[in-house]
Amino acid sequence: MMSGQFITLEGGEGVGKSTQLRLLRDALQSQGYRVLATREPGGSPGAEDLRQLLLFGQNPLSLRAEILTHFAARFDHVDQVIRPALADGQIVLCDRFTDSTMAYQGYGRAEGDPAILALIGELQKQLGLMPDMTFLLEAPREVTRQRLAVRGVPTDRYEQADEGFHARIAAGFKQIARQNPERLHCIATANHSQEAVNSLIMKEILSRLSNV
Ligand SMILES: Nc1ncnc2c1ncn2[C@@H]1O[C@H](COP(=O)(O)OP(=O)(O)O)[C@@H](O)[C@H]1O
Ligand SMILES: Cc1cn([C@H]2C[C@H](O)[C@@H](COP(=O)(O)OP(=O)(O)O)O2)c(=O)[nH]c1=O
Repeated sequence: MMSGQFITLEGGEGVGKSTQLRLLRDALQSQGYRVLATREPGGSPGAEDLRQLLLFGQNPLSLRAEILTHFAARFDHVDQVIRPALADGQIVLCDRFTDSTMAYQGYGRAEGDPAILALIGELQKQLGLMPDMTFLLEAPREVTRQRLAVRGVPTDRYEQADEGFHARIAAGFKQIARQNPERLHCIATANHSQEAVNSLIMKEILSRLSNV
């Protein structure tokens, strides 16, 4: 059976992941590809319930409980939605995946604690599915803060975190990119127009699709 391609978008809040996901879905569909666009935390009914808890729950979870809950949502999403779509030969585009847990929980909340990075690595190993390609969108924090101010969706737990947390996340993503140069493609110009960012990413995706 032909298997599809699993492509993820990563980066801090407001870099344009959801916008690019929509543009990529439309561009790939118009070229005849079958595409599933999804997101984390969430993407399956059960995982969307867990998203509510993670982003808007009244009571903060301990760090390890938070990591396990992100992975509980991810296992459900992978088992019920992502794997079946890949087995069916579809291109799966996902807004965030395990790199976000590494960046937010591993580098942001745990400040790179090796035991916590190892826990996330072990859970990812058990999950047994890595993206084929990941695009890391990067833009200056000033730009993304400005965008979030006008986006007008409710502010979640992570967006309310202090600037030190967001700086550790940005550095964490850079570290992940250095460690995974084959899989991660850095888009350092995510502050450029939506169309410019989209055509950069499309070029990379089409070049990979022509090689598989
Ligand atoms: N390249 C861009 N230039 C200007 N504004 C953008 C660009 N990409 C996205 N936006 C706007 O910035 C806000 C955040 O974008 P969004 O795609 O929701 O980011 P994310 O999913 O990474 O949080 C939205 O209001 C969106 O319309
Ligand atoms: C997938 C994932 C997301 N998150 C956080 C990052 C975001 O602040 C939040 C919600 O993600 P998302 O809906 O992508 O927010 P945004 O559009 O603002 O980027 O969840 C984690 O902390 N760990 C994870 O494993």
